Amino acid sequence: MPNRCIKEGDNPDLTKERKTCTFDTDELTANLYGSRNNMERRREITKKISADPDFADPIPHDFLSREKCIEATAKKTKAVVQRGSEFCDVTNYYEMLHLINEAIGIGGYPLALHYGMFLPALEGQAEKELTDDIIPRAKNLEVIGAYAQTEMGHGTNLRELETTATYDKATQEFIINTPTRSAMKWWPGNLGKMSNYAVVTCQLFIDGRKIGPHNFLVQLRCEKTHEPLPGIIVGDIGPKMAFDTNDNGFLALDNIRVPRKNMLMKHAKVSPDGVYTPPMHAKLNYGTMVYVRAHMLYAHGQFLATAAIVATRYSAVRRQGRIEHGVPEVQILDYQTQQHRIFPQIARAYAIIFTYMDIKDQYDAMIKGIAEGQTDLLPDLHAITSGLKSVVTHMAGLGIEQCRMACGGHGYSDASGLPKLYGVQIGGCTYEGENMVMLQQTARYLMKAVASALQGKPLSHSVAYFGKKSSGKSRIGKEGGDIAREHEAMLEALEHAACRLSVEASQMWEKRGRGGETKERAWNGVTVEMNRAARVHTRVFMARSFHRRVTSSPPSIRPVLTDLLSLYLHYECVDMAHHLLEDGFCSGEQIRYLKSRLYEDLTTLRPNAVSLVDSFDQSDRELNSVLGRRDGNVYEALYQWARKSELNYTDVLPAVQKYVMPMMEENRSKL
Ligand SMILES: CCCCC/C=C\C/C=C\C/C=C\C/C=C\C/C=C/C(=O)SCCNC(=O)CCNC(=O)[C@H](O)C(C)(C)COP(=O)(O)OP(=O)(O)OC[C@H]1O[C@@H](n2cnc3c(N)ncnc32)[C@H](O)[C@@H]1OP(=O)(O)O
Ligand SMILES: Cc1cc2nc3c(=O)[nH]c(=O)nc-3n(C[C@H](O)[C@H](O)[C@H](O)COP(=O)(O)OP(=O)(O)OC[C@H]3O[C@@H](n4cnc5c(N)ncnc54)[C@H](O)[C@@H]3O)c2cc1C
Repeated sequence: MPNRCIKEGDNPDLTKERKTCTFDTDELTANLYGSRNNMERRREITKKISADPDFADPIPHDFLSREKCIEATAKKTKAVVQRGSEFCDVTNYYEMLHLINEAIGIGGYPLALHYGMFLPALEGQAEKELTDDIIPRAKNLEVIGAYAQTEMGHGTNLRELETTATYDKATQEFIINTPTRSAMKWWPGNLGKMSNYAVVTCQLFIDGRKIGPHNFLVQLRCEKTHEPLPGIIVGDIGPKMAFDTNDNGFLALDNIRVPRKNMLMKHAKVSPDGVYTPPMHAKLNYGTMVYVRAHMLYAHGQFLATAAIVATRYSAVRRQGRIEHGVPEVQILDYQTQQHRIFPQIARAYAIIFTYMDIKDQYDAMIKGIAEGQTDLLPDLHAITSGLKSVVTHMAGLGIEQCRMACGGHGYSDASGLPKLYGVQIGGCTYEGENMVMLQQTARYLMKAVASALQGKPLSHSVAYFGKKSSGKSRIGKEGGDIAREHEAMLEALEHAACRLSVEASQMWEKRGRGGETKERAWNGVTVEMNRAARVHTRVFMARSFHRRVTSSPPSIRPVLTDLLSLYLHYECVDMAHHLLEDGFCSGEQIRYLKSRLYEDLTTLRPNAVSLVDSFDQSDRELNSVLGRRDGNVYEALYQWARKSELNYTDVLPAVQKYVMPMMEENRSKL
């Protein structure tokens, strides 16, 4: 069966791996990206960008200062903007995303938040009077914007943000002010140096009454000189763990006046005479965050896929140690521990991307509903995207780190691309709402679902399984080798665990309440359990999504995806075995059975491992990893990469000449 990546001159071990492929890698790639045409388009973009001198990096960014990296990234951004249509359909979200990844990379660029949040916030929340003016100019990039919500003192708890927007009826303006040091906006991406406007989240005050957080469009810099406007202090917050090429910024506003129409008023409104009309759903103002949380799934699935590609290809190329005496050194991918480290990451990357596809459909349906005046899909989507954002970012972070360690010493080098990848990806656990806090949003929803289920009320999409009758004992290991039924038995066991944990958390909460605690204090006493229930529920949702995609996939790729799904479900069940055992739903014998099936899965997947990661179809440019390169010619490339280090420009470093040599000389003369 064809693996389409084989080329002459490649590392022979990688070629050998590709020859054992049992499916058509292009079929799987096309399935992953929605169609064969989408796959071809991605490849065309990659090909054109790779050959274009505007996007060449003579010196890898690993060896440049932050300032130089920002300069190089800004230059490439300009080229993408001016020449984008030479490479792709610039109106196609996924083509643009791919173009940016290929041309610029993942560490941030001047327009990341402009496209990622500023425009979506205006499009989703502003009304016509404002959008007619600002959106054409923003699309034309006369206006570049950031999404400035988080402050130095508050990010998670939006209700306590301190920046104020006070309505002045006399002039029909809002006065926007930063009252304290901790009220300074702090963290927003591209706020520091690139943006001349921002959507700023402020507490709305009318007639001395605090109404709550709302968004306002504020001009920060002169459109001609790019200097900050009077009353505005803005700058970069300094170096951070990663996102080196993003100017996360600070902002203080000194009683800046903006016209009434600058409030984003599609949902909540303030009339000229200061009458406030609330939105049709209280949290519609938070819509941009729901949008980003949903779309983060795709990005983080791809981040984990990158790490899995690097670790799998490198493990096929690297030979070290022997499994039996008297035979040549083995590919490290033959070690069971290596497979157990890496293969679940491959499966999870697929699971995340497939889950994203389901969520995207739900998101689109919700937006359509809102346009027709219905918000009934929002609570379910908010609850599940809050959980998914948290589980997926955590899962991807752990997975990338496993892949990095699986590459041994070379994984610790920036040449592997993995330290930077981890730095960028792990930020997702924090931004768009810290994970522990967002899981509580999911848990709150589960508590309502428990109550509805007990009362026999209808249950919405993500919690529909709360209404199923549990069989009391798991069917795991009792399905006589029927794979489809085995998969169903594992899904049922996970659903049982999520439901039980939710019910138990609800009972613990209630008990504390009966013991005299307020509802809120009682909640804080059970949040670890609440979040546990939310995580398991979210993992059930992912497992169901993966299962649905596999069972509806084309027959040509269904066998390999079924193997991958088996590994995924066995791994998830073993990882959550304590939840399955706790109430006796599963026995110890059943967990031992799951483990033995998992080890069989590792062996089954071994011949397809490289082909499964090849099917993610990430180019060498996107991978940005000496270890993960498609041709597997790792060692020579590693040496050539190291040669580019600034430290190697001279044989004797000035620092050595200035301090180390005189010290050696002094010591020598003492003898
Ligand atoms: C080329 C194109 C590129 C496109 C790129 C696309 C995507 C971009 C992806 C990545 C961008 C790339 C790189 C950029 C990297 C980083 C960007 C980062 C940006 C940011 O971080 S912006 C700041 C984000 N901040 C937060 O997320 C804050 C988190 N806090 C909150 O959301 C809220 O404070 C809270 C935790 C939800 C609590 O809110 P609160 O008002 O107190 O409400 P509650 O009392 O808790 O709940 C009451 C009620 O409301 C429900 N609720 C809450 N939120 C929502 C919601 N959003 N929607 C619907 N319902 C909601 C809640 O469930 C409660 O319901 P009840 O029924 O129980 O009453
Ligand atoms: C790379 C990056 C990019 C960002 N980009 C933007 C941007 O473009 N625009 C923007 O506005 N912001 C941005 N942010 C800010 C980001 O959204 C916030 O940092 C994030 O929402 C977390 O809020 P916080 O910093 O207030 O964390 P905190 O709330 O202070 O969290 C600290 C700890 O307190 C815990 N905690 C807080 N509240 C609770 C609770 N109720 N229950 C239990 N535990 C709790 C948390 O779990 C965590 O362990 C960015 C941040 C990063 C790292």
